[in-house]
Amino acid sequence: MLEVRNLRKEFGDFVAVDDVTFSLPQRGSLAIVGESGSGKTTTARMIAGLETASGGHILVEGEERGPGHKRQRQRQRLRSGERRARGRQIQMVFQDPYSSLDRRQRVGAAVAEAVALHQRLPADRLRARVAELLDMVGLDDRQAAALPKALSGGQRQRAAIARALAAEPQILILDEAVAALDVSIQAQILRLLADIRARTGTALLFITHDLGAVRHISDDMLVMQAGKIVEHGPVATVLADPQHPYTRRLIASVPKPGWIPRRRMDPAAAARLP
Ligand SMILES: Nc1ncnc2c1ncn2[C@@H]1O[C@H](COP(=O)(O)OP(=O)(O)OP(=O)(O)O)[C@@H](O)[C@H]1O
Repeated sequence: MLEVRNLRKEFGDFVAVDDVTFSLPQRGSLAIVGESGSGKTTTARMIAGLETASGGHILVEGEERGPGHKRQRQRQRLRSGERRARGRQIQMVFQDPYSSLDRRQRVGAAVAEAVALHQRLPADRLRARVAELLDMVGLDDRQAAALPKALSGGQRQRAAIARALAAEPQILILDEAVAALDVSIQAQILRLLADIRARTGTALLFITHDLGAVRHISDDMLVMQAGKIVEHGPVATVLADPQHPYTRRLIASVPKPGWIPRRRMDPAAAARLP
């Protein structure tokens, strides 16, 4: 479904992404983890076509893509249908759902707009499809009629996911999209994504720090550091036998069952410290 070969991004002299190669099959799920600033988001943005690659190849179903690709850019200018097809291929959900939602647009209208952009439907079927998408992510009529600012963070994130799913994308990229949600909502969204992957064949690309989520939802994971892939393999293998120090640190930092948070120091004891 997706093949990334020797992908590179330079910002001036700085190399943010360096020789990144991986593939993602249909119905596959891959997590990219890595230290802050290691190039995860930049990689995702290039795949989504939001950033131009400095080098390398991005192939979707064997076809080269990306705004940096000249022939594609010409074709894009010619046919708006092409843009629709691109949206159908890849959608991205960000950590801050405000970046995928218009603050002045009610949630139901935002989802309807996304459906209409990708599918020509009579009004009644459009309404039914919007209701189906909102229902899928667990938003009710009151929330559908609300502006993004009147929703909770979790509800806003679910609205952004419903909007992305409206395009029936072949690849859904989630950039820390569930990181800020509380655990029960997070579990609900991960279940929802697993269900969508099984039902529609949509491939998932997660960018996350959360190994718990990685374990639940991804088949494979890759670890980035300073723009490079330092570890890549099936999640179970990488987690059971991490080769890279960053992966080991990340695994060591996940609380284990029986873990007790360290108590805050008694202020009187703190006062006695030198
Ligand atoms: N537009 C830009 N101009 C210059 N440098 C940039 C730009 N975008 C990103 N960078 C740099 O590229 C590097 C990789 O950034 P990126 O956002 O991909 O990291 P990340 O792994 O997603 O980090 P985080 O987990 O903190 O989001 C960083 O050092 C960042 O400062």
